[in-house]
Amino acid sequence: MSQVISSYSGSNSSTIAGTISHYAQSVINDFTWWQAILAVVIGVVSYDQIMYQIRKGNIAGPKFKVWPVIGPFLESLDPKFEEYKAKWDSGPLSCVSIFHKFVVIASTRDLARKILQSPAYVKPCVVDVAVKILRPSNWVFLDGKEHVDYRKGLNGLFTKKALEVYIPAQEKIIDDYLNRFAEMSKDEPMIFFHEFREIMCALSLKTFCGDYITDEQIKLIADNYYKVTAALELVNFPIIIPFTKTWYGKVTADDTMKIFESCAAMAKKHINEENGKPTCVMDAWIDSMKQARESKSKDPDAKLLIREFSNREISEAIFTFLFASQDASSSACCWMFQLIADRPDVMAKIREEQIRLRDGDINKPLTGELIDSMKYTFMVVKETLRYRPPVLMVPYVVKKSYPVSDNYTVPKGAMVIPTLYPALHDPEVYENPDDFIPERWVEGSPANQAKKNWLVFGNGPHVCLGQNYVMMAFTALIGKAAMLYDIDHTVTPLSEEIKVFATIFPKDDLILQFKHRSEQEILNDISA
Ligand code: HEM
Repeated sequence: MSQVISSYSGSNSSTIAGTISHYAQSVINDFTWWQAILAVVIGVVSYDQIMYQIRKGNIAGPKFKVWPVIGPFLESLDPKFEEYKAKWDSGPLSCVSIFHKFVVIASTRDLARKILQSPAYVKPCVVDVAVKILRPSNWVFLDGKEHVDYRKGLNGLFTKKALEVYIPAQEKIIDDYLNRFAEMSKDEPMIFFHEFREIMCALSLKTFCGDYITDEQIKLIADNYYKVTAALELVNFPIIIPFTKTWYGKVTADDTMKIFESCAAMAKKHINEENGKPTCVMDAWIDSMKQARESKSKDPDAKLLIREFSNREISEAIFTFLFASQDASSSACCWMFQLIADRPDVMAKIREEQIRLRDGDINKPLTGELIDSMKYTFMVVKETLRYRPPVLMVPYVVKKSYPVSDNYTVPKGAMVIPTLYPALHDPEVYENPDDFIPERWVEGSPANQAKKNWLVFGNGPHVCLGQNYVMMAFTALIGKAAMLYDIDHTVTPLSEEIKVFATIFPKDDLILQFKHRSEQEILNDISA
């Protein structure tokens, strides 16, 4: 019995000891794990804060990262114009750090220009997923000399002379859509944000692809394009998972490029086999390849002015034109209609000019010469772009340490963002910069002479390829809209507020009503 007891108690005490030691071991183990995790967390947070301080140097910005590591990531998901403005006002150079990305914002005209003109130090920054959506082979990812050479082949497609060829196709879209707007809103005012995105998409597609693209394809692309914008978030999962936003964006982009590829094949047939005349950007591009080929065959020693591009390459480039144009043009279109609808004096002046230049013939077709003579309407477009520049900032990435000012060097790998808005609202150049005054653009005026402030389309080697196209197409569009329609704007407390959605839009999405004007009303504008 005692043996039993002793053996029982012996086994009991060794079990307890074992349990304690096991428990202690596990506490130690756990403690070590916690310690390790804590040490790593403290290490990461400290490293992040120290790196932030080192990179920040003496420029404006939060004293430390209030949200460790992530920084103002959550705010960046829902950007506010007022927050941007406060940042620009905080100093010529200011900074912010989101996750591992360090971002320097340059808000003066001269710093913005300097950065845009420094291709040795910076190149355009694209979100990671853009490479997958636009494809790595796309020309927009070229840098330095390769980019300059490629652009030389594209510049000719958007000169004033080239653009004149595309006007008939554009006028058809303008007429169709304006008519449709009046039809859609005949009973009551409606939101026009989506309609203006669609007309901009249709106008671009007709300009780029002419009659090779069908109305159904235009509608399909216009309806789906927003999926591409939605996919381009700042931070994305590294792989594309089916049925996520990025997946839909990629599928839409691929389908759209397939359509462009088939249009390119038709354009090649028209120009090369049928000796047709160019009517759209694709035609003009293929025609310039043909001319280069012909001059090379006449003189084999001559430099080949432009190489051959495959249908796939053409489709990728055309997609970048749509990509670059869609959001900025839709933004400009919304503001332009809102600003004019709210200002009867501006509307009256556009109308007077339009009917006078058409010699009283409201059906006179648009031509390059006619658009060129619309001086007042042109000033309205220019003032719209100054007053509400669609692109507020252009993100660039620093390739090597960049001494951007005498006392600050942007570190390699950081993002540097030239800001366009402040230069366009500089009170020294634009008196009362927050007022909409088309007349400030008359020839010889301070605004017109301050070419350095005109940063609406960027500057330097990546300056907007489509700027002439924008000025011509918008002058034509607003001229016809003002002449042929009454445009009533339902003003809400949010109309003048700025919503940031890639570019900028009125916060209430713009509520309008279009009504046809009679020929007599239009003709009366001359005498008014
Ligand atoms: C109101 C409308 C538009 C605005 C405000 C605008 C503005 C801009 C800006 C700010 C840039 C960056 C420039 C830089 O980095 O210095 C840019 C680039 C570009 N834009 Fe536009 N854009 C507009 C419409 C268009 C259209 C209609 C096209 C069509 C062809 C277009 C094609 C491009 C291209 C291809 C680039 C990149 C050029 C390159 O990297 O070489 N844009 N645009």
